[in-house]
Amino acid sequence: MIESLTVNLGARSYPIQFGVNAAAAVRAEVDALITAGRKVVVVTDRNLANAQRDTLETMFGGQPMLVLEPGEETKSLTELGRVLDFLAEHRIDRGGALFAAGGGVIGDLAGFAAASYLRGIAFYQVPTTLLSMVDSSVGGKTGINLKAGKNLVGAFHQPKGVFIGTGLLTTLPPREFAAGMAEVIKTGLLGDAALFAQLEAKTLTVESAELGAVVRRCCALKAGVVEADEHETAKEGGRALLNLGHTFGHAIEQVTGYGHYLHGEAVAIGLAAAARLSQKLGYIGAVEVARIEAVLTAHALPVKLREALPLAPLMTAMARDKKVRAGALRFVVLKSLGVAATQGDIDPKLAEESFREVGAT
Ligand SMILES: NC(=O)c1ccc[n+]([C@@H]2O[C@H](COP(=O)([O-])OP(=O)(O)OC[C@H]3O[C@@H](n4cnc5c(N)ncnc54)[C@H](O)[C@@H]3O)[C@@H](O)[C@H]2O)c1
Ligand SMILES: O=C(O)C(=O)C[C@@H](O)[C@H](O)[C@H](O)COP(=O)(O)O
Ligand SMILES: [Zn+2]
Repeated sequence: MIESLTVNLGARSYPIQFGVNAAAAVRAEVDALITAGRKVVVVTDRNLANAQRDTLETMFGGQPMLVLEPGEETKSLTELGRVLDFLAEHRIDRGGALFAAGGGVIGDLAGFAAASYLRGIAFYQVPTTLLSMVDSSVGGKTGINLKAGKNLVGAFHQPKGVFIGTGLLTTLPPREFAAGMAEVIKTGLLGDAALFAQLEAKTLTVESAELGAVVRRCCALKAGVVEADEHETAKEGGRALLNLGHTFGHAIEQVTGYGHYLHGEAVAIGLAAAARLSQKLGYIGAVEVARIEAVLTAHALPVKLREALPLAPLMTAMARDKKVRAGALRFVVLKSLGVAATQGDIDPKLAEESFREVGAT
């Protein structure tokens, strides 16, 4: 690994290590744990197990590995039970360590299992999708979906370390790379105007020489936000800003059934809706909305629903958002490109109109 960044959270601080190839660094950590008498287990999914068989062998060869079905539906109570049973079956004690090797689905699910098994064991993130490298592996939000809503059950449980090897992205399907770009664009919009401008000037691809630097930049911004408001308790702003586009996006995922839209695709449409809401509130103009949609489109992301969806269930889903306070919706809005804020006193009609403009009926 060539570079490292620390997420500073006192006793819960941890390093994020970056490189093109993370395998040797992961192996060294696994070996160190085993030498110290600690058990190591791995959770991954079938697509990664097939696409990166040799790399997984280098990282974890000899350690028990649970291979789950890929996809958003795996972030469920049933699969959580499977991971917990796997930990018990291998007699993992409080000294044990769980490695989550995969995308955000595996990281969120395995992280939550680690948070709850024996009331908390150590876990490590080995993100293998763009989305998980720039967002989900950092910050300690873990959890699963319920039919009623996205990520409704979970825990804050920080990893002990994050290993990012961008070389793994060569086997990632293009649709999944695009989904990760939604969180990259989100990061630029909420707090890094220069990153947004860079993406506007030149579309980022898996071949881009800048890819590694962009991943590090997203992690650095997220680390700073998490350090300031780890548990999302700030009255305004704070960690909730990382939810830009998610109030709309999570509703789309829940109403259409998990997996119909990838998380990043739903977030992309959510960013377009949040931009329109911000325009209605008078913060940004039509030119800025068009610029946001152009960057999303250039990165192969949708800015409108693929099929019309009724507004009523979408609004019901938004009412379950975790940012709701005293029954009132709270949104993340854009004050300008690169500056976001939370706002609660928004007429729901404006949110409805914004949803209609991206395809709700
Ligand atoms: N905890 C957080 O802070 C946070 C942040 C953002 C998103 N999320 C969550 O992350 C999830 C989405 O994560 P995701 O986009 O990584 O999806 P994912 O985990 O479903 O992975 C996407 C697909 O890529 C495959 N894959 C993974 N790595 C691969 C590789 N290197 N080569 C080939 N195929 C590979 C997987 O098998 C899967 O089919 C959502 O559930 C979302 O809610 C959480
Ligand atoms: O880390 C955070 O905080 C985020 O909001 C990052 C989001 O990209 C991510 O999708 C997160 O899981 C959403 O959190 P939730 O609290 O709205 O479920
Ligand atoms: Zn997200």
